[in-house]
Amino acid sequence: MNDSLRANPAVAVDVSCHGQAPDAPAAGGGRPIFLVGMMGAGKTTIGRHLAKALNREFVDLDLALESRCGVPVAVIFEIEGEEGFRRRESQLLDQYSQQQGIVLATGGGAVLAEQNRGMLKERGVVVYLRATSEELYQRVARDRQRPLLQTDDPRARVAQLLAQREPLYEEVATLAFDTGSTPISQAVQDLVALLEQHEHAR
Ligand SMILES: Nc1ncnc2c1ncn2[C@@H]1O[C@H](COP(=O)(O)OP(=O)(O)OP(=O)(O)O)[C@@H](O)[C@H]1O
Ligand SMILES: O=C(O)C1=C[C@@H](O)[C@@H](O)[C@H](O)C1
Ligand SMILES: [Mg+2]
Repeated sequence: MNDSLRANPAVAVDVSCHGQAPDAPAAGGGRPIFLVGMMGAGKTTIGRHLAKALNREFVDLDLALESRCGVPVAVIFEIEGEEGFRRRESQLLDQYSQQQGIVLATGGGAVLAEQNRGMLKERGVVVYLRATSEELYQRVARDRQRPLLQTDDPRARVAQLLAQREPLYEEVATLAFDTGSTPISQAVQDLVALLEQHEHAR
């Protein structure tokens, strides 16, 4: 974020989020695959490799939003609060979830809005990347940027968010996949096989 944006946040938010999100992939290539799950579930990491393995375009909703707004997610939270962030997240999800042939890594809280859950369920194959609270915490503990973990007890916060959201991830999921302690490369291979099985069963 440049200094003038920080000096005048109202202007920054008003004018900075109208850019074209980059990497808009071409249409075609089958129903979109949506990755949902908690922060640290591996949506970004696994999603990028999965897209490569399936020869699909990869879109990360958080990164697309950051590119469009020109500021990190944490700054959008800081300026507009969670509510403002969620509004922008829903708008972008609506746009990208209509894109055929992509792997879309959603944000961890994208399932909170009922409207978003409807889009996910109707428009693509939804994979819930699952991990335990402790695994999730271990993966994100060193990252100081995550706005929802700016608390005295981030471990408890992860547990609380998981407890709140688990039913929502399960509600939207076509398939669930345990990321657990599986190395990322193995997880990607297993996920490709699971998706193929699912396609054959349809
Ligand atoms: N299966 C896994 N095993 C071990 N580490 C993992 C695994 N999946 C992800 N990680 C690590 O956890 C960290 C967070 O992963 P990642 O950023 O992909 O999560 P995310 O689901 O995209 O989270 P967010 O919702 O915050 O964007 C990264 O350092 C990544 O390398
Ligand atoms: O779990 C969440 O609510 C979030 C996860 C990230 O992907 C970002 O979308 C943001 O930090 C909020
Ligand atoms: Mg991510």
